[in-house]
Amino acid sequence: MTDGIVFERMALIGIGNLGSSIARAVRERGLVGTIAVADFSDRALARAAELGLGDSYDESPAEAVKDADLVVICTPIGTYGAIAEGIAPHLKPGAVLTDVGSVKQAVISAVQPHVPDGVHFIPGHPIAGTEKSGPDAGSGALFEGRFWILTPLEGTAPEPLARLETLWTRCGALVEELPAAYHDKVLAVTSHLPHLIAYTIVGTAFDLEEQEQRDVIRFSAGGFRDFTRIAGSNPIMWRDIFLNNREAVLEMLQRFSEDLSYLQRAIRWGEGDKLQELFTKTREIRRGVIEANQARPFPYGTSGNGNGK
Ligand SMILES: NC(=O)c1ccc[n+]([C@@H]2O[C@H](COP(=O)([O-])OP(=O)(O)OC[C@H]3O[C@@H](n4cnc5c(N)ncnc54)[C@H](O)[C@@H]3O)[C@@H](O)[C@H]2O)c1
Ligand SMILES: O=C(O)C(=O)C[C@]1(C(=O)O)C=C[C@@H](O)C=C1
Repeated sequence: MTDGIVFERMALIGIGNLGSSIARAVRERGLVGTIAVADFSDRALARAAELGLGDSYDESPAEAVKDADLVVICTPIGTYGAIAEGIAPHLKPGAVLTDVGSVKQAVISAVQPHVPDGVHFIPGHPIAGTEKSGPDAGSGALFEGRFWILTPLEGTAPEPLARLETLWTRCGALVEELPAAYHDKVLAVTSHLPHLIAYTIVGTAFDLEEQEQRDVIRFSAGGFRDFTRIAGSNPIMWRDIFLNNREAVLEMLQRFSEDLSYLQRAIRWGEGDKLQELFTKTREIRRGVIEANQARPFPYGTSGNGNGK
């Protein structure tokens, strides 16, 4: 499967940022035969049709998945259980069912009970995205050089798994398999906690006196500006992530609060050595992220690794 079509018919449920990125990525590379698009928003469907993202457009996921040999759920994760229940009787035997949800254990609990025998459910999560939403926000280049985590369930058949891995690899992604619980723990610290912190900081600025608030926006310094990008992310998507990765996020938040108190004390008592020691370690982490080629902001420029080199 090094070239040519990997799946004959793909159904995409949700044609926002992620759904439209997948549609573009597979289209541009000729990896699927036809694409059936489903979305509950008329506006999203109409825009997707204008952009030529699919071959058919439907409000009903059940209609879109008929005859599909790959179904990808790309909606906010709070909708997955109802969508899985609705499409289950219409899934083709032998079809692969996957998703792009940012949390894996809760998604598995919501979807798995509805998956009929003979359908291969392979949960997934591309570690790639932006703060933007909707069909215009997507890009066929989004997955290039980014990790795409799969969390296969015990007993997953090797052929459908290999086929799915081939599809995402040929979209430019680096596919890795992880246990779902481990995925959720790692993502709680690398993605979910940073978003929570960004939402908090920008919320704090919002609560300032009117004049101060205006000046915070007017004189936005680099640090705050970067947080506003993240805090501008899709509110429904992020509500669902926090509600569905509760335990891991709360555990990381507890550790974060302790580390913050340590810094608070060091500042209060003028312990510069403690501050410098930590900031030196964190610089090393930043280097590691750059060396792993994961520091490039999207859209990826030709300048390479986000290190200005
Ligand atoms: N945006 C990111 O950075 C990113 C990255 C990786 C994974 N994800 C995951 O991708 C998923 C989608 O995120 P997005 O950024 O594409 O969001 P989005 O808001 O851009 O798109 C979601 C689409 O789903 C549609 N939708 C919502 N509920 C629906 C339902 N019940 N039935 C049919 N359609 C429905 C919406 O109309 C919208 O078009 C989420 O589960 C998120 O966790 C997002
Ligand atoms: O870069 C961004 O804007 C993102 O928020 C993308 C990001 C992330 O945290 O890296 C957000 C959530 C997804 O599950 C995966 C990727």
